[in-house]
Amino acid sequence: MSFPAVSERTGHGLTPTTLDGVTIRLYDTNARQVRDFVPLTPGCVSIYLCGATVQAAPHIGHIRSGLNFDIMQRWFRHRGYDVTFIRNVTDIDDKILRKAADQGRPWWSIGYENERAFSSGYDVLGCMPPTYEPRATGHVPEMIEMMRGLIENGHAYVAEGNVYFDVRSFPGYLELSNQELDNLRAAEGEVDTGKRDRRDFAMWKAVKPGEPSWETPWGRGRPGWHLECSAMAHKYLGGVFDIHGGGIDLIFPHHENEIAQSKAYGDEFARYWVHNAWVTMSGEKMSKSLGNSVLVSEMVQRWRPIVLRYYLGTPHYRSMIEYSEEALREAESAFARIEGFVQRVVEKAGHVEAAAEVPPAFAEAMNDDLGVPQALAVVHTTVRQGNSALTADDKETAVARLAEVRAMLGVLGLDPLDPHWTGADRGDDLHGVVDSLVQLVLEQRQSARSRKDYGTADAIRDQLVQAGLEIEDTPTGSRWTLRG
Ligand SMILES: Nc1ncnc2c1ncn2[C@@H]1O[C@H](COP(=O)(O)OP(=O)(O)OP(=O)(O)O)[C@@H](O)[C@H]1O
Ligand SMILES: [Zn+2]
Repeated sequence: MSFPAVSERTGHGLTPTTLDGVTIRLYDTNARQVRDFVPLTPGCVSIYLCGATVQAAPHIGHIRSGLNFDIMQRWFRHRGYDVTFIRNVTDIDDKILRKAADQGRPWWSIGYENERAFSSGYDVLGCMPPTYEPRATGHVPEMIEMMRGLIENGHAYVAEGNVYFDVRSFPGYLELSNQELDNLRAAEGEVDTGKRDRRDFAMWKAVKPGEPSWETPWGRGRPGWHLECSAMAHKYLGGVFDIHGGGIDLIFPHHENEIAQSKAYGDEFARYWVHNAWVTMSGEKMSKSLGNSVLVSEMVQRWRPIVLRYYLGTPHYRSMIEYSEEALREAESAFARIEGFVQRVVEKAGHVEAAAEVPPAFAEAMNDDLGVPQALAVVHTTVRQGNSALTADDKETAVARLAEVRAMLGVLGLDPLDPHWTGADRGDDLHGVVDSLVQLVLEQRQSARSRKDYGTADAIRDQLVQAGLEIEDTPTGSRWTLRG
C-alpha cells in the first residue's frame, strides 16, 4: 500500500461547486489523487471520523488526527457549509478487556475514564465538539440489523457463534489500499474459528468466559471494531455521506472492512476518503502499544496548549510530524510573533473584530487540499505588514491587518483573542473581573521592581504562576494567560 506525499498531488477538474463558486479540493485516498469536492447536498457536508479506542489516555498523535479534521471542519464552516461531524468512541475492544482483567476493574470503567481524558485532550487543544459522538456499545441493535442483512444476502456467515464477512464475495475488496486479495495473508490478530477463508474478518465475536456480551439471533457475543463504524456511520449519516476520515494506519484493514460491510449491505457509503499522517518518534508511529507515546496531559504541563496546537495543526495533514522539542520551540517563537502583533494592535486600538472573509491567498491555499503551511505563510506575511504599519504609526492599516489575521487564525483555531484561549468561555463574565485583579497585582509587581525590590516582585510572580497563570514580560508590559 502506498501513501503519496504531498508533493505528488495531481491536478483537478474544472467544475466549481461550492456556494461561492470556489471549489474545495481534497486528496481522496481511494482515487489516489486530489479531487474537486462535490457535496452530496449543496451547502452541506457530512464527515465521519474514526475516533478513539478508549483503552488509555490520548497521546499527541491521537489528538493530531482530531485536530486535522477540526481544521477541515472549520474551513468548511468558513466557506458557509452546514457541517455534520461524527467522531465515534470505540468503548469495547480486546485491549480494553485485557486491561480490565489485569487491573481487576469493570471493563466499562476503563472506557469511561479514558473517554473523559480524550474529551479534555480535544478540548484543551481547542477542537470543536463533534455534532454527535456515538459509543459503539450503544449501537448493538444497529449492528445486528446490518449483520442480518449481510447474512441474508450471502456476504456474511455464522461459525461457532462468530459472524464473519466473506471477503471473496465482495469484488471491490482492497481497492482503497490498492492491494490484491491473492497477496493477502490471514486477518491479523484473529483466531480463525470456523472461517471459510483465513482472510475473512470478524464482524462479531462469540462470547468468551468473563467477557461482556450481548444477545443476538446467533448467540451471545460482542462487536468487532469494523462493524461498529459501518453501523454508526449508517445511523447518523445515512447510506451515503461525503467524507470518511482517520489516520493512515486505518486504511487497511479497518477502512477496507468498513467499505466491504457497508457496500455489501447496500450502502453507497463514503464519497471521499481523507487520511491524516502520523506523529512519529524516530520514524515510527507514536503508539501506546509501542511505548513511544507522549500524553497530551504531560505536554500541556510543559507547553502552552495554543503552542501545542500550532505545532500539531500547522504541518500539512498528509506530512508526518517527527516529534521534536526543537520544532516545538520553533512553533513557540513563531506563534509568539503572531501573538505579539495581535496584542500590540489591541493595546493601541482596542478591540478589533475578525474580518468576515480571509485574504484570497489564504483561501486558495486552504481550498487546495487544506494547504495549511501555505495558508500560514499568508498569516505571517500579513503580520509583517501589520508590524510595519505599527512602526509607521499607521493605526488604520494595522487594524485592517489584524482583522484579517484574526479571520485566518480563526480557521486554524489559533486566534489568541478567541474566548476559548482567553479563558472567557470558562467563566464568561468573570474574565473581565479576573483581568482587573491580575492587572492590579501586576502593577504591584511593577512598583516593587521600580524600587528594586526584586524579592517581592519574584514572589508575586510565583504566586500568580501557582494560581494557574502564565506571565509573560514584554517591552510594553506584562501579559497574562491561563495555563491549560
Ligand atoms: N501517532 C499517530 N499520529 C496520528 N494519528 C494517529 C496516531 N496514532 C493514532 N492515530 C489516529 O487516532 C485515531 C484514534 O486512534 P485509536 O484510538 O484507534 O488508536 P491506535 O491507532 O490504536 O493508537 P495506538 O497505536 O497508540 O494504540 C485514529 O484515526 C488513528 O489513526
Ligand atoms: Zn472506524
